[in-house]
Amino acid sequence: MESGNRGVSCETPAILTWHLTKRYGKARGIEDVNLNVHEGEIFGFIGPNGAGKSTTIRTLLGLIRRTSGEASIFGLDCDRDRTHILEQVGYLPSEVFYYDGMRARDLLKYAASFYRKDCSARIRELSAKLGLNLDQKVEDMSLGNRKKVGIVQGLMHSPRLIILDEPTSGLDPLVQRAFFDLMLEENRRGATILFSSHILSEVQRICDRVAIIREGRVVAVRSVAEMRRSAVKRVTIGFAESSTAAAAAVRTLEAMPGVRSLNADAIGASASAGSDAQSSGGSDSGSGAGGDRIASGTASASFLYEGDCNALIAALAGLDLADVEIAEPTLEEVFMHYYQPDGDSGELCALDARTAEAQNRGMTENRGAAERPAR
Ligand SMILES: Nc1ncnc2c1ncn2[C@@H]1O[C@H](COP(=O)(O)OP(=O)(O)OP(=O)(O)O)[C@@H](O)[C@H]1O
Repeated sequence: MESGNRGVSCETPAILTWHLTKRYGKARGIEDVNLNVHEGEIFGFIGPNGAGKSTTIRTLLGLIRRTSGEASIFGLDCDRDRTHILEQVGYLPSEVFYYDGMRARDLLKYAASFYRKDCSARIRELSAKLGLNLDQKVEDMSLGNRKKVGIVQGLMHSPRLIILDEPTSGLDPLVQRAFFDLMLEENRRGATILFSSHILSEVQRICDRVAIIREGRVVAVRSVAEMRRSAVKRVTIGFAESSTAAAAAVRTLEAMPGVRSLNADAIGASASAGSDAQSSGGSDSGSGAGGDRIASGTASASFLYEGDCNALIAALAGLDLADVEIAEPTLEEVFMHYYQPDGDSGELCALDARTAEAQNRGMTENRGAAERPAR
Protein backbone atom coordinates (compact mmCIF):
# COMPACT_ATOMS: atom_id res chain seq x y z
CA MET A 1 0.00 0.00 0.00
CA GLU A 2 1.34 3.40 -0.83
CA SER A 3 0.72 6.92 0.24
CA GLY A 4 -2.10 8.32 -1.84
CA ASN A 5 -1.17 11.97 -2.12
CA ARG A 6 1.74 12.43 -4.51
CA GLY A 7 1.12 16.17 -4.83
CA VAL A 8 3.56 17.07 -2.06
CA SER A 9 3.72 20.83 -1.70
CA CYS A 10 6.98 22.80 -1.88
CA GLU A 11 5.59 25.60 0.30
CA THR A 12 6.18 26.18 4.00
CA PRO A 13 6.99 22.84 5.64
CA ALA A 14 4.22 21.19 7.62
CA ILE A 15 6.74 20.54 10.41
CA LEU A 16 10.15 22.12 10.78
CA THR A 17 12.45 21.66 13.74
CA TRP A 18 15.89 23.13 14.17
CA HIS A 19 18.25 21.68 16.78
CA LEU A 20 15.19 20.94 18.87
CA THR A 21 16.28 19.82 22.34
CA LYS A 22 14.27 18.81 25.38
CA ARG A 23 15.90 17.79 28.64
CA TYR A 24 14.01 16.57 31.69
CA GLY A 25 16.19 18.15 34.35
CA LYS A 26 19.54 16.62 33.56
CA ALA A 27 18.02 13.60 31.82
CA ARG A 28 18.05 13.30 28.05
CA GLY A 29 14.76 13.66 26.20
CA ILE A 30 15.76 14.67 22.66
CA GLU A 31 18.93 16.37 21.38
CA ASP A 32 19.36 18.52 18.28
CA VAL A 33 16.43 17.05 16.38
CA ASN A 34 16.17 18.49 12.87
CA LEU A 35 13.06 17.51 10.92
CA ASN A 36 11.54 18.88 7.75
CA VAL A 37 8.18 17.31 6.92
CA HIS A 38 6.64 18.52 3.66
CA GLU A 39 2.97 19.31 3.43
CA GLY A 40 1.15 16.33 1.91
CA GLU A 41 3.63 13.72 3.12
CA ILE A 42 3.06 10.67 5.26
CA PHE A 43 6.18 10.85 7.37
CA GLY A 44 7.22 7.98 9.63
CA PHE A 45 9.05 8.51 12.88
CA ILE A 46 10.56 5.28 14.11
CA GLY A 47 12.65 4.26 17.05
CA PRO A 48 12.56 1.87 19.99
CA ASN A 49 11.07 2.60 23.41
CA GLY A 50 12.61 5.65 25.01
CA ALA A 51 14.19 6.95 21.78
CA GLY A 52 12.37 10.29 21.99
CA LYS A 53 9.36 10.01 19.67
CA SER A 54 6.72 11.10 22.20
CA THR A 55 8.97 13.86 23.55
CA THR A 56 9.36 15.27 20.04
CA ILE A 57 5.61 15.12 19.44
CA ARG A 58 4.71 16.67 22.79
CA THR A 59 7.21 19.46 22.17
CA LEU A 60 5.72 20.08 18.71
CA LEU A 61 2.24 20.31 20.21
CA GLY A 62 3.43 22.70 22.93
CA LEU A 63 2.39 20.20 25.62
CA ILE A 64 5.90 20.44 27.05
CA ARG A 65 8.37 23.31 26.68
CA ARG A 66 11.48 22.80 24.63
CA THR A 67 14.82 23.38 26.33
CA SER A 68 16.38 24.90 23.21
CA GLY A 69 16.15 24.92 19.42
CA GLU A 70 13.21 25.87 17.26
CA ALA A 71 10.01 24.19 16.11
CA SER A 72 7.23 25.29 13.81
CA ILE A 73 4.09 23.84 12.26
CA PHE A 74 2.94 25.44 8.99
CA GLY A 75 5.37 28.26 9.77
CA LEU A 76 3.80 28.95 13.20
CA ASP A 77 5.95 28.75 16.30
CA CYS A 78 5.01 25.70 18.37
CA ASP A 79 5.06 27.53 21.71
CA ARG A 80 3.94 31.04 20.76
CA ASP A 81 1.22 30.11 18.25
CA ARG A 82 0.02 26.96 19.96
CA THR A 83 -3.70 27.83 19.85
CA HIS A 84 -3.68 28.45 16.09
CA ILE A 85 -1.65 25.31 15.54
CA LEU A 86 -4.00 23.09 17.55
CA GLU A 87 -6.96 24.14 15.38
CA GLN A 88 -5.16 22.67 12.38
CA VAL A 89 -3.81 19.54 14.03
CA GLY A 90 -5.42 16.22 14.90
CA TYR A 91 -3.49 14.31 17.55
CA LEU A 92 -3.86 10.72 18.60
CA PRO A 93 -1.76 10.11 21.74
CA SER A 94 -0.30 6.70 22.47
CA GLU A 95 -2.64 6.30 25.45
CA VAL A 96 -6.09 7.83 25.66
CA PHE A 97 -7.74 8.78 28.95
CA TYR A 98 -11.29 10.09 29.28
CA TYR A 99 -13.70 11.30 31.93
CA ASP A 100 -15.79 8.50 33.38
CA GLY A 101 -19.56 8.44 32.95
CA MET A 102 -19.72 9.92 29.44
CA ARG A 103 -21.02 8.21 26.34
CA ALA A 104 -18.75 8.40 23.30
CA ARG A 105 -21.31 10.61 21.51
CA ASP A 106 -21.35 13.21 24.34
CA LEU A 107 -17.62 13.16 24.75
CA LEU A 108 -17.02 13.74 21.03
CA LYS A 109 -19.69 16.47 20.94
CA TYR A 110 -17.91 18.19 23.82
CA ALA A 111 -14.51 17.86 22.10
CA ALA A 112 -16.02 19.20 18.85
CA SER A 113 -17.20 22.36 20.62
CA PHE A 114 -13.57 23.56 20.65
CA TYR A 115 -13.59 23.85 16.85
CA ARG A 116 -15.35 26.54 14.88
CA LYS A 117 -17.19 24.06 12.66
CA ASP A 118 -19.94 21.47 12.83
CA CYS A 119 -18.26 18.08 13.16
CA SER A 120 -21.39 15.95 13.73
CA ALA A 121 -21.64 14.43 10.22
CA ARG A 122 -17.94 13.60 10.25
CA ILE A 123 -18.25 11.98 13.71
CA ARG A 124 -21.03 9.72 12.39
CA GLU A 125 -19.09 8.88 9.25
CA LEU A 126 -15.83 8.05 11.05
CA SER A 127 -17.60 6.02 13.74
CA ALA A 128 -19.35 3.96 11.06
CA LYS A 129 -16.05 3.30 9.29
CA LEU A 130 -14.38 2.13 12.49
CA GLY A 131 -17.41 0.27 13.88
CA LEU A 132 -17.62 2.49 16.98
CA ASN A 133 -20.79 2.39 19.07
CA LEU A 134 -21.38 6.04 19.97
CA ASP A 135 -23.96 5.16 22.62
CA GLN A 136 -21.61 3.14 24.78
CA LYS A 137 -20.06 4.70 27.88
CA VAL A 138 -16.36 5.18 27.36
CA GLU A 139 -15.51 3.61 30.74
CA ASP A 140 -17.25 0.39 29.63
CA MET A 141 -15.26 0.21 26.41
CA SER A 142 -12.36 -2.09 25.62
CA LEU A 143 -8.93 -0.53 25.06
CA GLY A 144 -9.36 -0.86 21.27
CA ASN A 145 -12.76 0.87 21.30
CA ARG A 146 -11.41 3.69 23.46
CA LYS A 147 -8.66 4.06 20.88
CA LYS A 148 -11.34 4.38 18.18
CA VAL A 149 -12.87 7.26 20.16
CA GLY A 150 -9.41 8.85 20.11
CA ILE A 151 -9.14 8.38 16.33
CA VAL A 152 -12.56 9.97 15.72
CA GLN A 153 -11.63 12.82 18.05
CA GLY A 154 -8.35 13.35 16.19
CA LEU A 155 -9.94 13.38 12.73
CA MET A 156 -13.43 14.90 13.19
CA HIS A 157 -12.35 18.46 12.33
CA SER A 158 -10.58 17.37 9.10
CA PRO A 159 -7.18 18.62 10.31
CA ARG A 160 -4.44 19.76 7.98
CA LEU A 161 -1.83 17.84 9.99
CA ILE A 162 -2.47 14.52 11.73
CA ILE A 163 -0.01 13.43 14.42
CA LEU A 164 -0.24 9.78 15.43
CA ASP A 165 1.73 8.39 18.36
CA GLU A 166 1.76 4.57 18.20
CA PRO A 167 -1.77 4.61 16.76
CA THR A 168 -2.48 0.93 16.23
CA SER A 169 -1.79 -0.49 19.69
CA GLY A 170 -4.94 -2.18 20.94
CA LEU A 171 -6.59 -2.33 17.49
CA ASP A 172 -7.40 -5.74 16.01
CA PRO A 173 -6.12 -6.47 12.47
CA LEU A 174 -9.44 -5.65 10.77
CA VAL A 175 -9.72 -2.29 12.51
CA GLN A 176 -6.03 -1.63 11.79
CA ARG A 177 -6.79 -2.10 8.12
CA ALA A 178 -9.76 0.28 8.28
CA PHE A 179 -7.51 2.72 10.13
CA PHE A 180 -4.78 2.63 7.46
CA ASP A 181 -7.39 3.05 4.70
CA LEU A 182 -8.70 6.05 6.60
CA MET A 183 -5.21 7.55 6.84
CA LEU A 184 -4.66 7.14 3.10
CA GLU A 185 -8.04 8.78 2.47
CA GLU A 186 -7.08 11.68 4.74
CA ASN A 187 -3.78 12.00 2.90
CA ARG A 188 -5.56 12.08 -0.47
CA ARG A 189 -7.74 14.86 0.94
CA GLY A 190 -4.46 16.75 1.46
CA ALA A 191 -3.63 16.03 5.10
CA THR A 192 -0.01 15.67 6.17
CA ILE A 193 0.59 12.77 8.55
CA LEU A 194 3.33 12.30 11.14
CA PHE A 195 3.25 8.66 12.11
CA SER A 196 5.29 7.59 15.11
CA SER A 197 5.77 3.87 15.56
CA HIS A 198 8.25 1.18 16.45
CA ILE A 199 6.56 -1.26 14.06
CA LEU A 200 8.42 -1.20 10.78
CA SER A 201 5.83 -3.00 8.70
CA GLU A 202 3.33 -0.22 9.52
CA VAL A 203 5.75 2.46 8.49
CA GLN A 204 6.59 0.62 5.30
CA ARG A 205 2.91 0.24 4.57
CA ILE A 206 1.94 3.89 4.32
CA CYS A 207 4.90 6.24 4.73
CA ASP A 208 6.78 8.19 2.07
CA ARG A 209 9.81 9.00 4.21
CA VAL A 210 11.01 8.04 7.65
CA ALA A 211 13.22 9.57 10.28
CA ILE A 212 14.98 7.09 12.52
CA ILE A 213 15.52 8.29 16.07
CA ARG A 214 18.03 6.69 18.38
CA GLU A 215 18.80 7.77 21.93
CA GLY A 216 17.20 11.17 21.38
CA ARG A 217 18.95 11.94 18.10
CA VAL A 218 17.76 11.56 14.51
CA VAL A 219 20.33 9.25 12.90
CA ALA A 220 18.83 9.02 9.43
CA VAL A 221 16.09 10.46 7.24
CA ARG A 222 15.29 8.28 4.25
CA SER A 223 12.53 7.52 1.79
CA VAL A 224 11.09 4.08 2.46
CA ALA A 225 12.03 3.06 -1.09
CA GLU A 226 15.59 4.30 -0.55
CA MET A 227 15.90 2.41 2.71
CA ARG A 228 14.92 -0.79 0.96
CA ARG A 229 17.37 -0.10 -1.89
CA SER A 230 20.16 0.74 0.54
CA ALA A 231 23.70 -0.33 -0.14
CA VAL A 232 23.27 -3.15 2.38
CA LYS A 233 22.54 -6.51 0.76
CA ARG A 234 21.49 -9.80 2.26
CA VAL A 235 23.70 -12.56 0.81
CA THR A 236 22.83 -16.23 1.21
CA ILE A 237 25.19 -18.93 -0.01
CA GLY A 238 24.73 -22.70 -0.17
CA PHE A 239 27.42 -25.37 -0.06
CA ALA A 240 27.11 -28.81 -1.59
CA GLU A 241 27.60 -30.40 1.82
CA SER A 242 28.83 -29.51 5.28
CA SER A 243 32.54 -29.75 4.93
CA THR A 244 35.77 -28.30 6.12
CA ALA A 245 35.81 -26.31 2.88
CA ALA A 246 32.51 -24.69 3.91
CA ALA A 247 33.87 -23.88 7.37
CA ALA A 248 36.97 -22.35 5.74
CA ALA A 249 34.74 -20.31 3.43
CA VAL A 250 32.87 -18.96 6.44
CA ARG A 251 36.16 -17.99 8.08
CA THR A 252 37.15 -16.14 4.89
CA LEU A 253 33.86 -14.25 4.91
CA GLU A 254 34.15 -13.45 8.62
CA ALA A 255 37.44 -11.70 7.92
CA MET A 256 36.09 -9.75 4.95
CA PRO A 257 35.39 -6.01 5.44
CA GLY A 258 31.72 -5.14 5.04
CA VAL A 259 30.42 -8.54 6.15
CA ARG A 260 28.10 -8.43 9.16
CA SER A 261 25.53 -10.59 10.89
CA LEU A 262 27.09 -13.76 9.54
CA ASN A 263 24.98 -16.74 10.40
CA ALA A 264 26.35 -20.15 9.55
CA ASP A 265 24.70 -22.48 12.02
CA ALA A 266 24.17 -25.17 9.46
CA ILE A 267 27.89 -25.46 8.90
CA GLY A 268 28.75 -25.72 12.55
CA ALA A 269 31.20 -22.91 12.20
CA SER A 270 31.31 -19.83 14.38
CA ALA A 271 27.79 -18.47 14.12
CA SER A 272 28.69 -14.85 14.19
CA ALA A 273 31.12 -12.30 12.95
CA GLY A 274 32.01 -10.60 16.23
CA SER A 275 29.04 -9.24 18.11
CA ASP A 276 27.29 -8.10 14.97
CA ALA A 277 25.06 -11.10 14.52
CA GLN A 278 23.43 -10.56 17.84
CA SER A 279 23.42 -6.84 17.96
CA SER A 280 22.16 -6.21 14.47
CA GLY A 281 19.28 -8.61 14.80
CA GLY A 282 19.88 -9.58 11.21
CA SER A 283 20.64 -13.16 11.95
CA ASP A 284 17.11 -13.97 13.01
CA SER A 285 15.21 -12.40 10.23
CA GLY A 286 17.79 -12.67 7.55
CA SER A 287 19.10 -16.18 7.67
CA GLY A 288 15.63 -17.58 8.04
CA ALA A 289 14.41 -15.81 4.95
CA GLY A 290 17.48 -16.38 2.84
CA GLY A 291 18.40 -19.83 4.13
CA ASP A 292 14.95 -21.19 3.31
CA ARG A 293 15.47 -20.40 -0.33
CA ILE A 294 18.66 -22.44 -0.54
CA ALA A 295 17.94 -26.07 -1.48
CA SER A 296 17.29 -28.22 1.57
CA GLY A 297 19.99 -30.68 2.51
CA THR A 298 22.75 -28.20 1.79
CA ALA A 299 24.64 -26.22 4.36
CA SER A 300 24.12 -22.53 4.03
CA ALA A 301 25.37 -19.26 5.39
CA SER A 302 23.74 -15.88 5.35
CA PHE A 303 25.15 -12.42 6.01
CA LEU A 304 24.63 -8.72 5.42
CA TYR A 305 27.13 -7.03 3.13
CA GLU A 306 27.81 -3.35 2.71
CA GLY A 307 30.65 -2.38 0.42
CA ASP A 308 32.06 -2.75 -3.07
CA CYS A 309 30.03 -5.37 -4.94
CA ASN A 310 33.07 -6.32 -7.06
CA ALA A 311 34.97 -7.28 -3.92
CA LEU A 312 32.01 -9.41 -2.85
CA ILE A 313 31.76 -11.17 -6.23
CA ALA A 314 35.53 -11.78 -6.25
CA ALA A 315 35.37 -13.29 -2.76
CA LEU A 316 32.41 -15.50 -3.67
CA ALA A 317 34.14 -16.62 -6.87
CA GLY A 318 36.93 -18.07 -4.76
CA LEU A 319 34.50 -20.30 -2.84
CA ASP A 320 33.09 -23.66 -3.87
CA LEU A 321 29.38 -22.83 -3.83
CA ALA A 322 26.26 -24.75 -4.85
CA ASP A 323 23.99 -21.73 -4.69
CA VAL A 324 24.02 -18.00 -4.12
CA GLU A 325 21.38 -15.35 -3.63
CA ILE A 326 21.95 -11.60 -3.26
CA ALA A 327 18.78 -9.84 -2.17
CA GLU A 328 17.47 -6.59 -0.73
CA PRO A 329 17.52 -6.76 3.05
CA THR A 330 14.24 -6.55 4.91
CA LEU A 331 13.33 -3.14 6.26
CA GLU A 332 13.91 -4.66 9.69
CA GLU A 333 17.53 -5.42 8.75
CA VAL A 334 18.08 -1.95 7.34
CA PHE A 335 16.56 -0.47 10.47
CA MET A 336 18.76 -2.56 12.76
CA HIS A 337 21.73 -1.34 10.74
CA TYR A 338 21.16 2.06 12.41
CA TYR A 339 20.94 0.51 15.84
CA GLN A 340 24.28 -1.15 16.24
CA PRO A 341 25.75 -0.42 19.63
CA ASP A 342 28.65 1.98 19.85
CA GLY A 343 32.00 0.28 19.59
CA ASP A 344 32.63 -1.44 16.27
CA SER A 345 29.97 0.55 14.58
CA GLY A 346 30.10 3.72 16.67
CA GLU A 347 31.66 5.50 13.77
CA LEU A 348 28.85 4.41 11.49
CA CYS A 349 26.23 5.74 13.90
CA ALA A 350 28.07 9.02 14.29
CA LEU A 351 28.31 9.24 10.52
CA ASP A 352 24.60 8.62 10.15
CA ALA A 353 23.80 11.32 12.68
CA ARG A 354 25.94 13.75 10.67
CA THR A 355 24.33 12.62 7.41
CA ALA A 356 20.83 13.08 8.82
CA GLU A 357 21.70 16.53 10.02
CA ALA A 358 23.25 17.44 6.67
CA GLN A 359 20.14 16.22 4.86
CA ASN A 360 17.89 18.32 7.01
CA ARG A 361 20.17 21.33 6.95
CA GLY A 362 20.70 21.03 3.19
CA MET A 363 16.98 20.82 2.63
CA THR A 364 16.37 23.84 4.78
CA GLU A 365 19.17 25.96 3.37
CA ASN A 366 18.35 25.01 -0.23
CA ARG A 367 14.76 25.96 0.28
CA GLY A 368 15.59 29.32 1.73
CA ALA A 369 16.16 30.90 5.09
CA ALA A 370 12.49 31.83 5.19
CA GLU A 371 11.80 28.24 6.15
CA ARG A 372 13.63 28.57 9.44
CA PRO A 373 10.97 28.95 12.05
CA ALA A 374 10.69 32.51 13.24
CA ARG A 375 11.04 32.97 16.97
N1 LIG B 1 8.32 13.19 32.13
C1 LIG B 1 9.55 12.70 31.98
N2 LIG B 1 10.49 12.88 32.94
C2 LIG B 1 11.74 12.43 32.80
N3 LIG B 1 12.19 11.75 31.71
C3 LIG B 1 11.30 11.55 30.73
C4 LIG B 1 9.94 12.00 30.80
N4 LIG B 1 9.30 11.66 29.66
C5 LIG B 1 10.21 11.00 28.90
N5 LIG B 1 11.40 10.93 29.54
C6 LIG B 1 12.65 10.33 29.02
O1 LIG B 1 12.90 10.86 27.74
C7 LIG B 1 13.42 9.86 26.88
C8 LIG B 1 12.52 9.79 25.64
O2 LIG B 1 11.26 9.25 26.02
P1 LIG B 1 10.02 9.22 25.03
O3 LIG B 1 8.81 8.85 25.82
O4 LIG B 1 9.99 10.47 24.25
O5 LIG B 1 10.45 8.02 24.05
P2 LIG B 1 9.57 7.25 22.97
O6 LIG B 1 10.45 7.07 21.79
O7 LIG B 1 8.28 7.93 22.76
O8 LIG B 1 9.35 5.87 23.71
P3 LIG B 1 8.04 4.90 23.73
O9 LIG B 1 8.00 4.24 22.40
O10 LIG B 1 8.37 3.97 24.84
O11 LIG B 1 6.85 5.76 24.02
C9 LIG B 1 13.46 8.58 27.69
O12 LIG B 1 14.77 8.40 28.15
C10 LIG B 1 12.49 8.84 28.81
O13 LIG B 1 12.87 8.12 29.96
